[in-house]
Amino acid sequence: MTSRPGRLGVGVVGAGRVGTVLASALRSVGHAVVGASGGSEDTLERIDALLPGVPVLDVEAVVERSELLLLTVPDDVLADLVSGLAALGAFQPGQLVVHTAGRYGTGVLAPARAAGAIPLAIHPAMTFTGTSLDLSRIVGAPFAVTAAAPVLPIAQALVVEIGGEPVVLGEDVRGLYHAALAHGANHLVTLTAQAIRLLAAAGVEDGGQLLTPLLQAALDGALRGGETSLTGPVVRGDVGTVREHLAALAEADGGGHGLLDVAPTYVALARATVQRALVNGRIGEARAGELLDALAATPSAGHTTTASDAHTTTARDVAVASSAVAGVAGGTSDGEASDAPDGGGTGGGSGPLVVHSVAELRAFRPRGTRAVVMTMGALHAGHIALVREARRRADEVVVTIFVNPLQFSSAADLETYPRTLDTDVALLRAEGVDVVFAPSVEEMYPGAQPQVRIVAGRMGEVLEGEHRPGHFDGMLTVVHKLLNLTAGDVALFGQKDAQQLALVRRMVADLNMGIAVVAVPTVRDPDGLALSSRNVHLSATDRAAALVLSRTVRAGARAAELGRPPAEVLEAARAELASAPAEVRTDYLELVDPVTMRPYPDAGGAGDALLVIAAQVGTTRLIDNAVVSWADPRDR
Ligand SMILES: Nc1ncnc2c1ncn2[C@@H]1O[C@H](COP(=O)(O)OP(=O)(O)OP(=O)(O)O)[C@@H](O)[C@H]1O
Ligand SMILES: CC(C)(CO)[C@@H](O)C(=O)[O-]
Ligand code: BAL
Repeated sequence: MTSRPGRLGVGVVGAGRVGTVLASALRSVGHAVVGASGGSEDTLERIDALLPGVPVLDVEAVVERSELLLLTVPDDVLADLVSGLAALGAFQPGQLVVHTAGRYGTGVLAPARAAGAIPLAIHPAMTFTGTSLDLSRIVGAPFAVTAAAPVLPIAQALVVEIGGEPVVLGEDVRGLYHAALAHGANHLVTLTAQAIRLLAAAGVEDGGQLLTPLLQAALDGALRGGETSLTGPVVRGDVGTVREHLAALAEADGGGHGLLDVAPTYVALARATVQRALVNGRIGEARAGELLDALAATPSAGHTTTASDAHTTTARDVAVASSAVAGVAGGTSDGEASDAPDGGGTGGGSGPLVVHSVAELRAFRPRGTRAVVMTMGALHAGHIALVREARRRADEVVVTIFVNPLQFSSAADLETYPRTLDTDVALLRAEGVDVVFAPSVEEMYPGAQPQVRIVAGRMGEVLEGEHRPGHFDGMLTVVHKLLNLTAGDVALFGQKDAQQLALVRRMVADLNMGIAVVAVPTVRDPDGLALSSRNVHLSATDRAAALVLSRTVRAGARAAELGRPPAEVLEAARAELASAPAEVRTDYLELVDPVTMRPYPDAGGAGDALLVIAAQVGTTRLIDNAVVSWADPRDR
């Protein structure tokens, strides 16, 4: 097999920017371009400009005439194109078949290989304008080449011929290679554009110009020296400045500037920067811990979060919701809130339709996709976060308010559970909720408690289940009923009640309920206390004592972020819990698997873990948890 391709007849299928430029480059070094396919006006113009005189043919004719076939079509259609051409018998033995998709090796060309063709994967690591400018930019540009060893020299020679620098990559690392390019190049654009939008919010008109010298120097530094070139507050260990940034971002984000995506990106990148600065010895462990804590206590994901991102708090939601409550409470005195509950009745601009009976609820048929938020009322910003996520995910939002006796194992707890329906409805009105279902116990369980129930099984007997016998059976039974009644497509649950969430997911899967279950991160007060309707029972002393719960789970999560193994995560949490004041009597503190709720193994765990805690604080029983994830899987 020769490593010099010789003079070849080149055909291009998919004469977009890359195809025309590469064919033109091959032509300029002596190959003949025998045909190109492509129907759009842009393509024809491009062929005219870069490949003058080359006939425009249909795909099969191009394949038939080519000794070197360039398949420069979008990644997603490549596999189908190759198998389609193979089925037509279009490939020829000895024909060089090249694709330029970054993410694939030659595996995607297997049908061509089976027909005797020689598959080569050649990906230029550059962007194309589709004009003659690209021809000079190709010179010296890196090209990833992947091919079977005997034909690899052909791929390398083709790249060298047009002035590129071949970089050989194995078949198995193409995905990683392409992810690296996309992460570096595409996300750099997103990041830069975010910085420009922040500057615009700060009143700087030409943010691009302001950023140019700084960003160019940063990029140069990073390309030459990697992380050693880092400057700024994280590597200086300046926690105060980081906190100030986070506060400023939270405020900007609430100002209607369209900046909701920025804070979560800042937090994610700052966390990565802390971890790398620690590994590289730029900051010590204590400073890294403080920085990670500051970053964990921010409004990073309140509005753009995905369901599984459970680390974050949404201080801004707290602020927004408390101001809504304040506004609503003010409104009560002028009659607004007290008119709302049953008076509105239309579900339109005057507020949600509030219904108390199953018949009324059933009469309100879905007018699109429907999201359901189930609550026991006494609403707080945690519930509001669920409602907002629901709004984003469906056309219609139904909120249920029902203090379900079936899930209470203590009569006193049931008796004293806070009930604030009027304020709840007014709050939900401010959120644009469509329907509120607030049934009585008699409406839900006519005559007696239900005979047929959902049984949670073993997963419902541990942790909360051990301390509240029957709780999860009662909870699942009412959730099942409420889902049947509300006819939701998606149901939202708080990460705060992690075991409840896991059990609902399990029920939906085990019983094939076909409902999407979405988790929403725990909303906390600024001092870390997880919001809970039961917090109203806490005295000032109890409330201060209760902070040890969030501190404990945070200490464990932080240990994992610092690369500590599971046993040390639990150790760090226990050490923090040891500072608990006398008001706190712990029921459990455990590291568990977030799906099964079984103990997380000391070593070799499969994924994220969950650190769960429950304690009696004064007369109130509270729970909290934190997702524990390791940046490096070898640590877990
Ligand atoms: N702080 C919070 N952040 C996010 N979601 C929450 C929070 N608190 C409760 N939720 C979620 O709201 C939904 C309704 O919960 P519920 O009405 O029991 O409120 P609660 O505050 O958890 O009450 P309590 O803790 O007193 O039982 C559940 O999915 C729950 O997980
Ligand atoms: C899901 C729920 C509304 C069922 O009563 C309750 O357990 C709650 O509020 O989390
Ligand atoms: N907050 C979950 C429901 C309960 O505690 O009963």
